[in-house]
Amino acid sequence: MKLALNNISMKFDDITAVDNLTVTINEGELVCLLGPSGCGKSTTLFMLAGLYKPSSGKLYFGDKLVNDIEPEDRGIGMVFQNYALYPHLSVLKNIMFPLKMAKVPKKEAEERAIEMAKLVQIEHLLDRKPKQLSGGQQQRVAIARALVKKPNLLLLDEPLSNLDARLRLEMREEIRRIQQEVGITTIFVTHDQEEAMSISDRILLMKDGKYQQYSPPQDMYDFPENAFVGKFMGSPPLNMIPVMLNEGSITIKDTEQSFPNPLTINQALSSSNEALLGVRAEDWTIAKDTSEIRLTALVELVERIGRDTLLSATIGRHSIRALVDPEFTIQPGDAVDLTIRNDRFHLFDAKTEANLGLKNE
Ligand SMILES: Nc1ncnc2c1ncn2[C@@H]1O[C@H](COP(=O)(O)OP(=O)(O)OP(=O)(O)O)[C@@H](O)[C@H]1O
Repeated sequence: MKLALNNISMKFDDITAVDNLTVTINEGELVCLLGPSGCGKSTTLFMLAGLYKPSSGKLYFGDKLVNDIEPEDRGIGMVFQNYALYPHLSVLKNIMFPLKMAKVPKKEAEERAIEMAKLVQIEHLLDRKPKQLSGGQQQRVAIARALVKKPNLLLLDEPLSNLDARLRLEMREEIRRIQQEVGITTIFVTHDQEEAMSISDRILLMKDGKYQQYSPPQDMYDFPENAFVGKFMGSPPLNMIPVMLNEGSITIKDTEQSFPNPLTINQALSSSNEALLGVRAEDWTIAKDTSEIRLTALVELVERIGRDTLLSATIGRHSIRALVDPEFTIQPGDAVDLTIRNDRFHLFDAKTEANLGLKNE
């Protein structure tokens, strides 16, 4: 089922938890609602669930306006952070519960519950009680219970946050597998950018209740629309260096270091000649003799992390981090000339933080 949020806002007294949000979610896609704590992710999910009614705006499931439709009539399945299983019921009875409420005959309910248990691979645990299960197994029961009524929409509220790191990785792959097998439109709330990157068809990134960007994960990583998006996606975070833009060249602020600017600046978005140069740690590399971009950095710290070497350095008085090939022997105190691979950098307006290299839509 396709979803549309048209100018949706949610106000609690003087707090605007969600501020004029407009997005369309395509049928069968898994969309992560992502952003820092308090950005309005759960509030958005609860409006989709029908637990909150938007203060303004229109919410459509398919072509149907659902603002006034009760949660139980929306055809949704929901999985919470703490699974919310019934402790006194067996796994089978937990999964059957929504069907029992809907007065589905017992035999059919049992068959459908077993089918779901197979889908989430817990058919060997049907007689156990929730407390006899691991966290990951409990989560599988919760997913089976959410899907057993064949909803049109699956809502997941930080479903992996109670699991340890290894199980989180396993369960996120499982959620993706199950979601693709069933083909159900799914909204997944998380504050973990890496989790969102790995699981989503698209990410909706929010900040202070406001829309920031809605894109496939790789696009969001490669083409952040503003500095917040650039910094939120990826680890280590995007390096941001204050620069001055002057007639085809970029000068690092408070230094004499500059290089020719290969990007076309969208003047409509530019409020002054002050900007932030955004470079991903992996896009720095040691300059060659032919490199047009060449910035001298003073190395402070050298860390060997797996395949790469992470340099902490300064260009002028600006701190940066760069992942470079370990074939270069670099010591703290060295001055190294860095370049930027394939001109992969961004320029953000210093005041509005808009990405100046992207089209103004
Ligand atoms: N019932 C409520 N009454 C008043 N304010 C609320 C209520 N629910 C949420 N808020 C406020 O609305 C804002 C958004 O909250 P929300 O829970 O949607 O954020 P979130 O992104 O899900 O955060 P988290 O990751 O911490 O769960 C916050 O400022 C929060 O304090």
